[in-house]
Amino acid sequence: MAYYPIMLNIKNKKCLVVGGGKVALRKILSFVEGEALITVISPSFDEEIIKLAAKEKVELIRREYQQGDVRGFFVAIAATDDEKVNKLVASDGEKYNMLVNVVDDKDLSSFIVPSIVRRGDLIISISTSGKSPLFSRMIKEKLESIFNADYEKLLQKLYQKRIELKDKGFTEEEKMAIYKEFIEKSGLLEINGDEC
Ligand SMILES: C[C@@]1(CC(=O)O)C2=NC(=C\c3[nH]c(c(CCC(=O)O)c3CC(=O)O)Cc3[nH]c(c(CC(=O)O)c3CCC(=O)O)/C=C3\N/C(=C\2)[C@@H](CCC(=O)O)[C@]3(C)CC(=O)O)/[C@H]1CCC(=O)O
Ligand SMILES: NC(=O)c1ccc[n+]([C@@H]2O[C@H](COP(=O)([O-])OP(=O)(O)OC[C@H]3O[C@@H](n4cnc5c(N)ncnc54)[C@H](O)[C@@H]3O)[C@@H](O)[C@H]2O)c1
Repeated sequence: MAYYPIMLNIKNKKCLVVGGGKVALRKILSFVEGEALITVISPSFDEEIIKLAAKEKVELIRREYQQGDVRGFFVAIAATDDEKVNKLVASDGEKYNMLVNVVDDKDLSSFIVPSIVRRGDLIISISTSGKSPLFSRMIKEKLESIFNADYEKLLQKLYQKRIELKDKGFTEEEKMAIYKEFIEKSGLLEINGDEC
């Protein structure tokens, strides 16, 4: 089975995280970046989560997960340290046809989360299809040292160019040549003198 990679728009969508520990925090932070409406259900919360909830759209419900809690959410992440609870969230998700990520079981997950290098609107996403999250993180760290803020700036310029050239009567080929020249001139895709 090969995963189908997508970019989800979760802005103002109800997203649930079950569990209030370290892994939950990481997943909540990525929901915050996506400007989701976040609910977290857990009998206890790490200090960082409590701080985050005070300034972001994060609702904390201090109790154990109950069967059916996933109803009404767009996506849910089961991030508890209790395998049975994570399994219950997964089976609830299946029942209600939802997207569910289970942090300790990729086979019960309808999606898994990649490692990300984010430079503004430029997102480089790395996944090992669940085989080695550590390897994902280490590849991310290597890419972070290559893809600096200049790439974000170039992307903004390319976007401006696309808007500028829209409906100006250029053919697709002409527009592609202009964009390519722009990118080549920046030198940002040259590695050891060769263009990649
Ligand atoms: C990318 C990242 C995104 C994120 O979590 O936001 C992410 N894991 C990260 C880090 C990380 N996770 C783990 C370690 C310890 C070293 C190691 O085990 O390798 C490290 C390294 C670290 O902490 O630095 C342990 C671990 N992870 C999973 C299991 C369960 C299992 O494999 O069954 C266990 C064992 C738990 C245990 O033993 O108890 C499962 C998953 N972790 C995934 C994502 C999905 C597959 C991603 C892919 O395809 O590569 C998947 C399948 C589900 C999911 O979570 O979506 C994030 C990088 C953040 C960054 O970029 O810095
Ligand atoms: N996917 C990943 O990237 C990754 C990385 C490391 C660990 N893990 C897995 O994630 C699990 C969680 O790790 P952690 O470091 O966040 O653990 P943690 O101990 O910091 O947090 C566990 C949380 O689950 C909550 N919880 C327990 N029972 C609950 C219930 N019935 N309902 C709701 N919440 C409940 C606890 O209150 C606590 O907040 C680990 O068991 C491990 O298997 C996954």
